[in-house]
Amino acid sequence: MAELIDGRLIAKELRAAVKAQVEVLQGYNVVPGLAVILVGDDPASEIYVRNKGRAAEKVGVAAQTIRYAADLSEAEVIAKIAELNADPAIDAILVQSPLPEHMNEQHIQEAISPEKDVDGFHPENVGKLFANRHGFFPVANTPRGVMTMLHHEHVELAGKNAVVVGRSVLVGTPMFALLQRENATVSLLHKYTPDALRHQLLRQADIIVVATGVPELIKAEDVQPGAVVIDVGINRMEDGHLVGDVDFAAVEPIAGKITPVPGGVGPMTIATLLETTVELAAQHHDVTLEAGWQNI
Ligand SMILES: Nc1nc2c(c(=O)[nH]1)N[C@@H](CN(C=O)c1ccc(C(=O)N[C@@H](CCC(=O)O)C(=O)O)cc1)CN2
Ligand SMILES: [Mg+2]
Repeated sequence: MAELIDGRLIAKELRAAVKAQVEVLQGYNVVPGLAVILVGDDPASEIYVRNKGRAAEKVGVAAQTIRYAADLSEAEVIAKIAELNADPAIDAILVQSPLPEHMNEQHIQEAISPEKDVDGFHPENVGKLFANRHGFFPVANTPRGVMTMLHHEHVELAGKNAVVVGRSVLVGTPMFALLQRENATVSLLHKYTPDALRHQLLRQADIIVVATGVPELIKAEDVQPGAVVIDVGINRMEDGHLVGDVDFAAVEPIAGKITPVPGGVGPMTIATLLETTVELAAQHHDVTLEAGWQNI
């Protein structure tokens, strides 16, 4: 039976470490400011945005949520972003994804100043990640949260065989970069990877990270005994219950460690968002902080 990686617990520890960082910043009269933009009325996004605001307030980050109707023009969102880019009280800006169909996600990502790009989606920050730049720059919070989980669980990465399934800008692509940066050998699989090759590569993996949006794609026969399995998928089924991209009941007896859904990677996304917000604020005010995740 696998050891369960408890994302709720690790996220709680991370939030406490971030709160301590906020207290350090308060000593310099710095209050980190986060602006969250939500366009439209997607019910899941509404919950995530509300939870971001609440979590921010709890650790002492000043959060403002800006809500717009789904028919807002792309130019209007970009004008608001320009205003926030120029606002010294705002350290971090994010636009909740997904956006309505008529908006181009890339235009929005590029409008956010790279210095306030708390999601790490701006091409300048993505470029730094792939150029293996040192020092702080924002990285997408879900894959960064996965790295925190792996560190917290003392999962060895150097020399290990890691397989990432899914190549989104939000998760899979930055996950690939983060794992290789820590000296894992990484394969990035996607929907054009033939099934037979996917099964073959997965069966050799020491670490599996899945972010595809395909419910229960990963089966028992895909996992070698003792592998670490990280499930980023959150799929809401017709009866309302959530399942991941991993067939948890089948894989859990085989894996060495596994994340559940819910209560795995999901809670880490918001805790890591707070961590990145505080790091941006510290950078804007030339304050050096100890890394939050190193204190958990
Ligand atoms: N601009 C962004 N948009 C989106 C991001 C992001 O990082 N930046 N990530 C996701 C949504 N997301 C945060 O925004 C998020 C997803 C899931 C959770 C979470 O805590 N999930 C719970 C289950 C909650 C539920 O019932 O649905 C869990 O897994 O335990 C938090 C944040 C897409 N958009
Ligand atoms: Mg401030």
